[in-house]
Amino acid sequence: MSHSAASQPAIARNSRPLTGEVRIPGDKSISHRSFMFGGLAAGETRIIGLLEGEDVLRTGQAMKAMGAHIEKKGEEWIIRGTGNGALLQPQAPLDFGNAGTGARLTMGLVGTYDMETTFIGDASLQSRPMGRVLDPLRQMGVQVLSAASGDRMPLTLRGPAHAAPITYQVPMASAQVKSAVLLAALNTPGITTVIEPIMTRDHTEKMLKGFGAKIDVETDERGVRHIFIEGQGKLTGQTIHVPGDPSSAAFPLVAALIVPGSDITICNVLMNPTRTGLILTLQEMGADIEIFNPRNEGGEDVADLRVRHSQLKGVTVPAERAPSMIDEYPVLAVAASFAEGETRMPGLEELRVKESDRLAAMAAGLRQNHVDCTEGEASLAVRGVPGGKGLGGGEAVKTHLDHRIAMSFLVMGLASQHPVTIDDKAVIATSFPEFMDLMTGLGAHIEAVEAMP
Ligand SMILES: O=C(O)C1=C[C@@H](OP(=O)(O)O)[C@@H](O)[C@H](O)C1
Ligand SMILES: C=C(OP(=O)(O)O)C(=O)O
Repeated sequence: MSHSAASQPAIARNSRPLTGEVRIPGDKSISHRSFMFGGLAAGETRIIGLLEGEDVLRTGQAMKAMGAHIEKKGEEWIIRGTGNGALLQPQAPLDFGNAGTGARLTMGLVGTYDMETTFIGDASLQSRPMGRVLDPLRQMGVQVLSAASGDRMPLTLRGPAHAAPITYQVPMASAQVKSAVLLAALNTPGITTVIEPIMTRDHTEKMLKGFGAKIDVETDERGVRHIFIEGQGKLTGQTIHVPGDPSSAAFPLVAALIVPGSDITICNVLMNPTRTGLILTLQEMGADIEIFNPRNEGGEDVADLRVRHSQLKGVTVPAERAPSMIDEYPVLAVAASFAEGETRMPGLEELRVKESDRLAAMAAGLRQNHVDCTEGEASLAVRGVPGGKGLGGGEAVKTHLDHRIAMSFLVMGLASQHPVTIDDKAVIATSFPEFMDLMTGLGAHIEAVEAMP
């Protein structure tokens, strides 16, 4: 769906204690990869618990356009893939909507094919840098036939007859860039090496191994990861149980911490250590989060969380923790707005190139709602108001086609003295279509409001 249609404002009001138990929808990163790897592998892949958010469904459509059979039967998604190396040239541009992950990983996946592929997306996606993926692809022999200025979408790729394996050190902490090179390597003869100085989410490595790819990871004495992948091997369909998305769990989690009297349970949360930075940070801030029922499901650690309202205090979040909580900073800034003292968040340069410039969007929305904060080049500092007295009541927050900005400010309104309004809730469906129902089910006072003039 495009978000150019009339915007759908929403308002969140000071709420009674949040209570109850919720199950979090599937992880977005793992869901994208399930469609991609299932669509590529030979034989049948079954996916249980897929996130049916707009971003992920776009990836499914792209894989269909390149020859994969994908259908939903009951609660399961069943895929019959093309076999590695056998994707077909799509007949029309691939439209990735709002999804950076879908677009960037698919550029890697198809870039090394001897065919033309065009990538389009919404205004947010078109503003995001793609050079970070195109640069290594060019080294492998991929031509960028056309691109908007600054290597942006819309863009068209043409792969070489035979791609060249490379050794590539990822220049920024980005799982999308790492993954794009690994996926390009699948259709490249020989061994491609990706060097990752700062570890990011490792779903691509883990899942590709599960599908039968020849992939090895060595971590050197400095903690630098060297990932070796041999191309043109066989991938075989798998059964995948998608765990709940910790980046979505973050919203009810922070809501329960800031709304007095709350006591909720969040079930089925992925606990992969490359994704749990927010939980650790909130615990350091004094959050009462009990992690129970730990288990391993389909190769990933999963647990349930009991969360109770807590008086938070400000902390400094180590910059090196950023990759393990990169999408959670907006909602952490909301938690910090209710903490005693200052919360300092350095190392946030990547936030400037997400669905929106999240540093600028958060700082603007916080100020509008009377939170004292400082936006640095790559940092944010928030000085909180325990109890939320005087917070909220500003003009509608501009969400800039960014689902996480939208959900973060709705969470803020649940505990601030005055209501918080956002200009458009439609974008939430990109990652968490169940958000409004799930939150109101816990007792959150959130509702749509008449379209603004
Ligand atoms: O690989 C992934 O699934 C993702 C990687 C991260 O992006 P970057 O690689 O740009 O940090 C994250 O922000 C995004 O939501 C999902
Ligand atoms: C950054 C995000 O996603 P993407 O890059 O896939 O658009 C996100 O979901 O917060």
